[in-house]
Amino acid sequence: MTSTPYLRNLIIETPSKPGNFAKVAYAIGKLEGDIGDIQTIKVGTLSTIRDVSVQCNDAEQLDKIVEAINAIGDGIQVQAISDDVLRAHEGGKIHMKGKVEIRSLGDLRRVYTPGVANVCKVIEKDPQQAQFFTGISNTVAIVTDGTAILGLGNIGPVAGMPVMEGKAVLFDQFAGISGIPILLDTSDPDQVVETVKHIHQGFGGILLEDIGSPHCFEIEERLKAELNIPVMHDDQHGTAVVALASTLSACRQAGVKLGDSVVGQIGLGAAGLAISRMMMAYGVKKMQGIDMNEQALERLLQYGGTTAESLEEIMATSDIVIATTGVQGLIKPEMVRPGQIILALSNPHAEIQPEAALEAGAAFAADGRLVNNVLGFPGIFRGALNAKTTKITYDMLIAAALAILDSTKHGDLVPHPLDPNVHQNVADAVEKAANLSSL
Ligand SMILES: NC(=O)C1=CN([C@@H]2O[C@H](COP(=O)(O)OP(=O)(O)OC[C@H]3O[C@@H](n4cnc5c(N)ncnc54)[C@H](O)[C@@H]3O)[C@@H](O)[C@H]2O)C=CC1
Ligand SMILES: CC(=O)C(=O)O
Ligand SMILES: [Mg+2]
Repeated sequence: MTSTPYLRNLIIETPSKPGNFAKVAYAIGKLEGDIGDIQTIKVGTLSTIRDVSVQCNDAEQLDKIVEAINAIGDGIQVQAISDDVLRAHEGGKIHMKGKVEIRSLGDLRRVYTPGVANVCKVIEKDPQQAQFFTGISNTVAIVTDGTAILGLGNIGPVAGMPVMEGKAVLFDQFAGISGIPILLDTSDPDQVVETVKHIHQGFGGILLEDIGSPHCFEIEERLKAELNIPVMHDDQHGTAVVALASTLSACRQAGVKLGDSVVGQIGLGAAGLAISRMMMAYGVKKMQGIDMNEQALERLLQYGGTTAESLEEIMATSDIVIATTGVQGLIKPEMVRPGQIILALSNPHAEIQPEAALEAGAAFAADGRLVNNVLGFPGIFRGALNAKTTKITYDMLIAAALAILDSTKHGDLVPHPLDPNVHQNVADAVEKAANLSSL
């Protein structure tokens, strides 16, 4: 074995007959795979499925082992190959669970029929009562069309489902909100808007997620205008909130004013345009951006930003650089200017590794694992739902950014996402800002 073993779990189906698993074990051993834990997942009359942990030297050795097992014949088959991350996703990450337990017939009659009919009638008479007698006001739809899943591009909504389930877990854990993924098989703004409008009554808010640009802009604007519940595109505003908080945090530590700094935005899609707008709303006087797409550049100009000619130019002339292109390794270490603040926010892989940027002279550097909209969206929706507001306004977003900044420990760029205080602080600040703006 090498010092970094390649450990995978093989999900293997064998006809339920003595000796079959011995054949599998022999095939693995013959190719020098090391069998670890064996878990029987299912024993049926016809077949048995086991989860077998196998340690190899590399992927090539594992491929050979899988081939050898499949070649045994007699119905023996590797059904799936799993690893730690895949295992955490087996069966999905979320599950709709009842809040009340039914232990008796009395419970059944209270929770379901005939008792429930009375609650229906109460709501029929006064629809506002649904706020109290259903979970609607604590449920947020996580809507995607799958066109910009992280930086993986247009991989479709089903392939994007693990991200949506992840957002639902974060909603639950950090804000006590039920997040329900909604996968759309259309990206046409008319159809998306129409669909969301038709289902919105079951939700207290709408989180748009990983919907690519430019159609995300029209979809969000129209839904905000046409629905009477909070709507927010996370990749735009959740990201902008966290980008503002982290740049303010870096400026505070460096003793410089954000407003006086030159900010360069690389990639002006959903995240990049919203970050640029947020920076300008906060008072950044020189906001410059680049993108490969002419229309993306036009949009920045319309909002009052300026454009640069090249990546090299933006790197050479910006005090703060933020990148949201989805392109791993786009920023080369030799482009980094000493003392620069660099936020390379693309997931799953950054435009430059923070360590490489710091080594090249950056004063602060972070990637999308640290500076991530997980610090924003749970608390923003908790605050908006608590305030029973119908809109998420710019004031609420700025309040969220300042709450993240205030929750940041000295020496850190942003708070730890598992610090429960940060989500509570964001929620409180957003609720307060919502209440102030409704006065
Ligand atoms: N850390 C965080 O919390 C977040 C990170 N992101 C990341 O940001 C990235 C972009 O996401 P979205 O804005 O939603 O996607 P998007 O598809 O709307 O925008 C990407 C933009 O980058 C531009 N671009 C691509 N390659 C470029 C290059 N070589 N030079 C200049 N521009 C280039 C595209 O033309 C497009 O305008 C993704 O990797 C995503 O994971 C997005 C939201 C939150
Ligand atoms: C974090 C996130 O929303 C993204 O990378 O798309
Ligand atoms: Mg996203």
